[in-house]
Amino acid sequence: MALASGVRFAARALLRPWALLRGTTLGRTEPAAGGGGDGARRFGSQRVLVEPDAASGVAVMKLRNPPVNALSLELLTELVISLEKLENDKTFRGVILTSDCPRVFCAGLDLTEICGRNPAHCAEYWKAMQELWLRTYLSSLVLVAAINGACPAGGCIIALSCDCRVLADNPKYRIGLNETLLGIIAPFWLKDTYVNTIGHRASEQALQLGSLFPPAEALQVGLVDQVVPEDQVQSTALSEMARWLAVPDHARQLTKNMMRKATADRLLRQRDADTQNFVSFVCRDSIQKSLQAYLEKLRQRKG
Ligand SMILES: CCCCCCCCCCCCC/C=C/C(=O)SCCNC(=O)CCNC(=O)[C@H](O)C(C)(C)COP(=O)(O)OP(=O)(O)OC[C@H]1O[C@@H](n2cnc3c(N)ncnc32)[C@H](O)[C@@H]1OP(=O)(O)O
Repeated sequence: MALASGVRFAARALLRPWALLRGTTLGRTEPAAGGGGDGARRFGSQRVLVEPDAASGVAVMKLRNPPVNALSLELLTELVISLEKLENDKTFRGVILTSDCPRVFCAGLDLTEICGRNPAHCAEYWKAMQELWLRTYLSSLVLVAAINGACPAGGCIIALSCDCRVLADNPKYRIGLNETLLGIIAPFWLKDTYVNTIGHRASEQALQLGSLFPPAEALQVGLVDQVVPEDQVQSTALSEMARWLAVPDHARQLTKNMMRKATADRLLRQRDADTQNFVSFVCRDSIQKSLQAYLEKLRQRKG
C-alpha cells in the first residue's frame, strides 16, 4: 500500500508545479570522486546525494540542504523520490541516512514553509511530510540513521522512522521532539512513533517538556541504539547495517510490517483530517505569532 501511494505521490510530484523543484535535477547520475565502476556511481538531486554501493547492496543517502537541512517542500519531495528509486532497484537492500551539512542532521520542519504562507501551501507541505514519514516508516529496505548532528523535531521523526539509530557523541547533537517549546503540538502519528520507540511514560514526559536529549541520555531512554565518537558514526552504521542484512529479507520485512502497519494505517485512515487539523492549527494568528517569534529568535542567535 505504501509503495502504491509512494508511486502515486511521485507521479503527482512530477505533474505538479511545486514538483518542478525550482532548479532540481532529479535522477542525475555522476561518478563519485575517485570512483570507477557501477558500485561507485552516485546519483540524486540537488538536496539529496545518493552514493550507491551495488556490491554490498547498501546506499548512503545524504541530506544536503544547507545550512541546517530544514525540511523544505523540495527536500521532502526529493527524499521520497530518491528512496523510491532505491526501493524499486532490487540491487539495494539497505540505506544509511546521514547529513552532508556540518553539525546538523536535520533541523526539522522548514518553518519558512509554514510561516506567513496560505492554507493551500501549508496543506501541500503537510501532505509531503506525511508522505515522507509513511515512505520511511514502512520502507522494505533496512534504514539506518547515522546521526552526525543536531536532530530536533521533524529531524528526530525521520531518524525514528529508520530501523536503527547511531548518534555521534557530541553534547551539541541533541535529539527529541521539542514541538511544545515552539507552541505547537506533535500530531498523533509523531506521538505514536515516539511511544513505539521509547514507551508511553517516557514519551509523555518528553513530549510535554519538549525535551531534547544529549547523546548519553538519548541512549539511556532508548531514542538511539548506539552513541559513538563522531569519526566512527559511518563505520558503526555500516556494522549495524550488516547485522540487519544478515537476516533474510522476506522474514525481516514481514516482521517490520507486522510491527509498524497499525501505526501507519492510523494515519492512512485519517490523512485528510490530519492535514486539515494541521492547516487550521498552524494558520491561527496566535500560532503564526509564536512561529514568527521562534524564527526571529533563531535568526538572532548565532553560534
Ligand atoms: C488541537 C489542534 C491539534 C492540531 C494538531 C496538528 C498540529 C501540528 C503542529 C505541527 C507539528 C509538526 C511536527 C514537527 C515540527 C518541527 O519540526 S518544527 C521545527 C523544529 N526545529 C527546531 O526547533 C530547530 C531549530 N533550529 C535549531 O535549533 C538550530 O538551527 C540547529 C538545528 C541546532 C542548528 O544550529 P546552528 O548550526 O547554530 O544554526 P543556526 O545559526 O541556528 O541556524 C542557521 C540558519 O538556519 C535557520 N533555521 C534553523 N532551523 C530552521 C528551521 N527549522 N526552519 C527554517 N529555518 C531554520 C536559522 O534561522 C538560521 O537562519 P539565518 O539566520 O537566516 O542564517
